[in-house]
Amino acid sequence: MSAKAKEWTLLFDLDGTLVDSAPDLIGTLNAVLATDGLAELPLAQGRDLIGHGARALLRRGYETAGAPLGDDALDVRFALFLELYVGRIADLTRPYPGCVAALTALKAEGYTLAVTTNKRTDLSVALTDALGLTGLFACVYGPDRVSARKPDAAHLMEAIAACGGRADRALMVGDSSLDAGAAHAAGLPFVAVSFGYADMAIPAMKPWAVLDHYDAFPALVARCVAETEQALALAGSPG
Ligand SMILES: O=C(O)COP(=O)(O)O
Ligand SMILES: [Mg+2]
Repeated sequence: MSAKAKEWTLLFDLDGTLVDSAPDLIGTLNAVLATDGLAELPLAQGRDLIGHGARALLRRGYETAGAPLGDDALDVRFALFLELYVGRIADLTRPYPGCVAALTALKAEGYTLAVTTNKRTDLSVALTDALGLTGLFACVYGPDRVSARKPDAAHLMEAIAACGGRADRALMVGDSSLDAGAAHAAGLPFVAVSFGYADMAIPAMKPWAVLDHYDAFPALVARCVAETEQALALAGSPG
């Protein structure tokens, strides 16, 4: 266990970052669209709609299908979406390759891991439970547990505080402009994964680093810790 690791909090987005959840999310969206006689969205098109939570996915899905919904009509479809999604939440959804091994190793080293996602907390925990991942995380923070969701810095800052962490010793990993925006607003190094559901070109997210495979993640974290600790020491920060 490394002494510095114990002071660090590693924050992870969920959909498109820890897990490839698009097949079950878009499968559910398509099942709901079908109840209105609308054609399925191809997975590649549906993936681009993920990142703002399930209700937004549904709203954007109907817009993309050329049948935008008002709020009341959306409420009805959202209830059906939730029922169907919970029933298949991890049928096809899997952690990205190497993810579990890398996070298990980092947790064993003493890092605090947390999930900061725009997926509702109950759905997020249902998913991490189904995949046997919940025990890796000190907390799972959906948008309903924070004063303002990503891209607001508050989402990340409140999760760090809840874990007993420090804002100057934390790192955010994500796949979208919302993750990048929240990390930059919070002043955290941002690691962009290249395998998620990016809604803008990755260089435009101005990441501190890009992650192509979780096998490379522990070394990336070690580099981030070394660089940050050096900068903090130069600035005369205690610890
Ligand atoms: O479910 C969503 O659309 C968003 O989830 P994410 O914040 O984990 O990407
Ligand atoms: Mg995401």
